[in-house]
Amino acid sequence: MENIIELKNLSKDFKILNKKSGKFSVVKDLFSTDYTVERAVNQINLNIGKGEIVGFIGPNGAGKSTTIKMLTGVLVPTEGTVLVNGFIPYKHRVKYVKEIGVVMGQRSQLWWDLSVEDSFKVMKEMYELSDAEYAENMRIFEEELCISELFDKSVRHLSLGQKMLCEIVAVLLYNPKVIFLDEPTIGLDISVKTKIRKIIKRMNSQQGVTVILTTHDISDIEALCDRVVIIDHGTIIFDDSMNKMKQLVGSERKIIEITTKKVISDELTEKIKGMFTKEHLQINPASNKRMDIICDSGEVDINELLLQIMEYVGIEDINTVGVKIEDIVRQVYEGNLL
Ligand SMILES: Nc1ncnc2c1ncn2[C@@H]1O[C@H](COP(=O)(O)OP(=O)(O)OP(=O)(O)O)[C@@H](O)[C@H]1O
Repeated sequence: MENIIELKNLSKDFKILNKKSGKFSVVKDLFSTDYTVERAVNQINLNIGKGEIVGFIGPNGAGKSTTIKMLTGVLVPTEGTVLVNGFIPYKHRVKYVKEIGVVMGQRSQLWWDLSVEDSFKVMKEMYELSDAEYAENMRIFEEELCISELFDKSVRHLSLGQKMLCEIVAVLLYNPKVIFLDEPTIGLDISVKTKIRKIIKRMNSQQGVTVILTTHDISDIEALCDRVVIIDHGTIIFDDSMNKMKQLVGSERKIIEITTKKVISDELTEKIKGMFTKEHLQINPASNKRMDIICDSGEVDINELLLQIMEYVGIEDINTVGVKIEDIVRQVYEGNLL
């Protein structure tokens, strides 16, 4: 497979000013050369093939946004090289923007005062799309998303989900070679999430668009990605198939956050741990009345587990969540996959 993205020894440092205190500190800071250098991305090597859908994940502060900003030409690398579809993003910005689509939570491509349809028409002109190309893509968006229902609405009156659908349509519309999606489904209900995933899949298989997806929602990754790259402290710690990550995470892995009535004793923790084998159950004390149980629901009898906890310390509150990125990262470090 031909590469569309090539990163070689890519690094980015940020200089952080050590602020002075006391009299005239603001003026002193203006002329200060007293900086600490923080390395946000450290010697990344990564090749991504044309048409891949890659999940790019990591805990907060891991270096995802910094990498994406170098890939999209917003930041200049401190060291190393970045090449996307033959372009050096920060050097060839004018030509390069037509090659890529970027959907970031905070940034909008759309015009708040225009209707949805007019916004799309502006995009068509800006990206010099032919009438035929525009019509063909609109046909697909209509088939998958019934997008015409939103045409007359003004962008400022769209719901969060409708707005995200339109943002994604706005970038897919001009047939970019690569799209970068940052948390595209955050805060959205399952029906909108499903639509977003469907349109990304379809444009990937039909138009061959390469997709780089950054998210904290593992179900997005599971639904869309064949490959997962995990970054932590600026370094790539995992780059493998979705199947390999599933082995790591467990196919039916759940996190149960429990707040107990009484303090959780070490004795209780040990007792519960002893009920199941180590690889199917992990208990992380979050405080003396909170514990997170990470278990494989196919292997662990959750009813039995909860009954034991209820009997010993009572249950005040319970919350079940999907696996967190931090948990996956820990599994990588614990060597469960290496
Ligand atoms: N403009 C900046 N100036 C100084 N430090 C920065 C800047 N941008 C990012 N950093 C630092 O670089 C590191 C990586 O940040 P980055 O935003 O890339 O992480 P992230 O993986 O995208 O995190 P999140 O999931 O929280 O968005 C962090 O330690 C962050 O504080």
